[in-house]
Amino acid sequence: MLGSFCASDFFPYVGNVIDWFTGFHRRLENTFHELDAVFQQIIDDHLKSGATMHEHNQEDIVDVLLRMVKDQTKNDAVHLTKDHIKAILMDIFVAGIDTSAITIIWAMTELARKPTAMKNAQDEIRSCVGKKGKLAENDVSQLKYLKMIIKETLRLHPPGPLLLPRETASHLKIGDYDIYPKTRIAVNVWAIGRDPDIWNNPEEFIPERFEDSVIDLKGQHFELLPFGAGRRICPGMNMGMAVLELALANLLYFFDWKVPSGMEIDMEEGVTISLGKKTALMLVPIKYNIGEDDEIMHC
Ligand code: HEM
Repeated sequence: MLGSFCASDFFPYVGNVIDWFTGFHRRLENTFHELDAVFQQIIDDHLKSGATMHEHNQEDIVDVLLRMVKDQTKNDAVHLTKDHIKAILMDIFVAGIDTSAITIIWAMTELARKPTAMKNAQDEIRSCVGKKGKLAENDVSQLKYLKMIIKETLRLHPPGPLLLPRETASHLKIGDYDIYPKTRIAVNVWAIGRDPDIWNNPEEFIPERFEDSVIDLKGQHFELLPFGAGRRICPGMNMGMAVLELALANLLYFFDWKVPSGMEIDMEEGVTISLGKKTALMLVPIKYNIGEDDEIMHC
């Protein structure tokens, strides 16, 4: 639904009628009810006794939110309800899952095309984890090269290439262009990430370009804005980064990856609201044996 054309977004009043005729409104309503039923089920499962504490005896985000609903008092400034929990789950589903999955796929795609970078990342991760045989969450903070890989992947393949639309509050001038108040603005971070005036060899995947660079992803450096900037910056940035780092570190720690023989990697982007890979990435995983030589280095 998110990727489909919605006339009401572009044509006030008449767009609503168009969407009614095309069945867009009905499909939207049905999708909403289906998702609502899924979130209700998740909440019910968590409310059932025994279902809340999981394998590691830790609360998950739904447990925490349900606890907040239970513990709140009448004097609290914000009154949290189960509908709020559903809205938060919806945000995580809609904004957090595709974006992270798309980035992991592009990172693995770029690494498969650049075996030296793949090997550097694996050496770093394997020497960090050593014989422990398992990657712990705090190992990830030491993985400097992996972080460079993630930055470089998000430079070339930001999952939200145009950010969220903005509207100008006042008259602006950018170069020779007059931008009038109430103009809808799309910031093309995809193009900024590949701008040859900013980046050397912009089309090439070179994680090392971030080695001595101060550029980060937090919306302060306008050359690299995969999470946006300002008030509407991605609120899930820290969770997104943690997911990317952990997932990639695990994929690279436990397996070597080969492109199937005779197959070429296609880099075409599938253009919807997010910029995923058009065709599925096919790689062969080869289980890595944790050897005697693996020493714990710096973690
Ligand atoms: C690789 C991971 C992710 C990327 C690249 C990403 C990227 C973005 C971008 C570009 C925006 C628009 C920001 C702007 O226009 O300035 C955004 C908004 C948003 N993101 Fe993320 N995101 C990621 C993960 C997540 C996760 C894990 C969550 C939730 C747990 C999340 C929740 C949201 C929400 C709710 C918004 C809308 C904020 C608003 O309306 O103001 N994102 N994200």
